[in-house]
Amino acid sequence: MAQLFFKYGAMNSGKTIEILKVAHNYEEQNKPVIIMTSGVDDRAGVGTVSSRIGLERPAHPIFQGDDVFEQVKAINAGANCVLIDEAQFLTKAHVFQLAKIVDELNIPVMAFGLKNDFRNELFEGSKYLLLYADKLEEMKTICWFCAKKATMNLRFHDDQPVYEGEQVQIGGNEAYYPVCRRHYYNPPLDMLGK
Ligand SMILES: Nc1ncnc2c1ncn2[C@@H]1O[C@H](COP(=O)(O)OP(=O)(O)O)[C@@H](O)[C@H]1O
Ligand SMILES: Cc1cn([C@H]2C[C@H](O)[C@@H](COP(=O)(O)O)O2)c(=O)[nH]c1=O
Repeated sequence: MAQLFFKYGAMNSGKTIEILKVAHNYEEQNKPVIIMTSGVDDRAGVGTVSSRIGLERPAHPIFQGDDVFEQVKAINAGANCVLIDEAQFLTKAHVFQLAKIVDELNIPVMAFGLKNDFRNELFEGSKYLLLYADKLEEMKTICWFCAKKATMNLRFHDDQPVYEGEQVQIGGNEAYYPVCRRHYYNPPLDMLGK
């Protein structure tokens, strides 16, 4: 029986590289997969999954009003797996459609994304994936300032940490740091030269 997976982790925890690895493992056995990503994140261009380690691949973009169930049926209803990056930006409806892919098409869906935003609130996609996924898995990385696990994402603006603002602001290492709880509230700015 197929399952819906939500693999969540702070920024830089290797989510995209894991997608590329899983896709490679299926494809080298001639088992096709579908790679998708939110159309909201355009860092590497809309419809691209791109890891900091330098690897990237085209992906089917998912936009606000899209029906992901119908998209997957149209692309390849016999795919072995659906891999989704930036799942935090999905809507509640998208998450229900992912569950339908699993339950009606019997295709495993692995969604990768952030759990919490820079204010430490859940994203919509993450909230419903936490509620509807069959399996949850934490992807781990270390705090920018110590050796603890990073569970939060700290946003910077003009060299200062920010805790309020619009939830969505696309960016990478120039704007966000993965941090532990202690350093989320008290980041040692001298360690950044800020
Ligand atoms: N030059 C490198 N050599 C080895 N690992 C690297 C390199 N650059 C980045 N990485 C690893 O890639 C991971 C970030 O991967 P990425 O897929 O971009 O993460 P995420 O999608 O979670 O933000 C980090 O764990 C980092 O250790
Ligand atoms: C914390 C946080 C992140 N974002 C954006 C920033 C990036 O574009 C993505 C996450 O990228 P990842 O490295 O692939 O995990 O999400 C945001 O818009 N709002 C936030 O609070």
